[in-house]
Amino acid sequence: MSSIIELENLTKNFRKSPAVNDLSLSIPEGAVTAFLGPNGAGKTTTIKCLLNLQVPDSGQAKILGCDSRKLGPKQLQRIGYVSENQQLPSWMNVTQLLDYLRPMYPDWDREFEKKLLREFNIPLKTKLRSLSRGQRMKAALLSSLAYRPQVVVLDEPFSGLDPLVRDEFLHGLLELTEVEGWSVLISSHDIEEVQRLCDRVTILNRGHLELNESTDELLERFRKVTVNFPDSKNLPAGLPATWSDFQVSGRTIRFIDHRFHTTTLPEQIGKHFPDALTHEVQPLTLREIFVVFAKSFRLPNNPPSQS
Ligand SMILES: Nc1ncnc2c1ncn2[C@@H]1O[C@H](COP(=O)(O)OP(=O)(O)OP(=O)(O)O)[C@@H](O)[C@H]1O
Repeated sequence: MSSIIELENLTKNFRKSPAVNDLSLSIPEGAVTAFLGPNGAGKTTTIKCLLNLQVPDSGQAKILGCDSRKLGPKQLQRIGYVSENQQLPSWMNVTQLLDYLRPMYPDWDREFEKKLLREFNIPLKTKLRSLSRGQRMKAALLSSLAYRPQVVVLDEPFSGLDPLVRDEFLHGLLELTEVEGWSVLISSHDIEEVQRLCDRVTILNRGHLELNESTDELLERFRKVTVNFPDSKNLPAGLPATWSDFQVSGRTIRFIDHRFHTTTLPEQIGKHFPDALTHEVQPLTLREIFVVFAKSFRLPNNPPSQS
């Protein structure tokens, strides 16, 4: 699979403090990639450098094979971008906004526009400034999708959307990415929502790349493990570095295995806990995996193991 987005040693400082720090990353074409990270991790700054809305201090960002600094109308007509703080012309209503945008995009699809309008159910004749936050987000989404972009970059797209609209939006986006083969980069803190969509997960922390992996592989390698003992138990020393988040409670020890394997885990348990009676394993959600990472970011020198 070729890359739709490439970052090479991208660095952006604000007052000499790095928001994005020597970030190299490749995002394959045709995938929906979740772009995750704690507050201030550098997600929005990365996206802005990618779309030439901010100038990096060093390194390079490329989208659709084009250096972001050289993006012109030809490329921008193939990129859909929606951000939480998007400025829309507030004096226009939705009909005027669409009339204004349509001529700028040769591939604008009127039928698709109508379909999205029906799904999003936005009042057409109310000025954008008088729409609710969620309605404005929907207007921004609609106007960025109706020209069938090849790559869609969404920065916190769910903010302000009520649960039903989130559901409709997710459903619509899923359908579109499957049918159209769009590439999507989606930055969000709504990880449950994002898990339903994403094929890949990228995690940033303090401007650095912490993880870039397929969702299936990630969900496959993380497990919650509960080990049961005949008597109360203390945590022994020398446990594998790929285990974390230990909880000791009476005759039970719980932990997270970052490299779960059906045959390796029983061997490891036999070695480290020879007196164990039984053990159980449970999968983690993407949100739970993200929390494991986020907790580790607060510990000195203790990042979770990568694949
Ligand atoms: N225009 C700016 N001026 C000064 N500092 C900035 C500016 N934009 C971002 N930063 C800083 O850069 C860092 C990264 O911010 P950024 O908005 O990229 O993070 P984020 O991952 O998108 O965060 P969030 O999830 O909270 O939206 C933060 O420390 C932020 O304070």
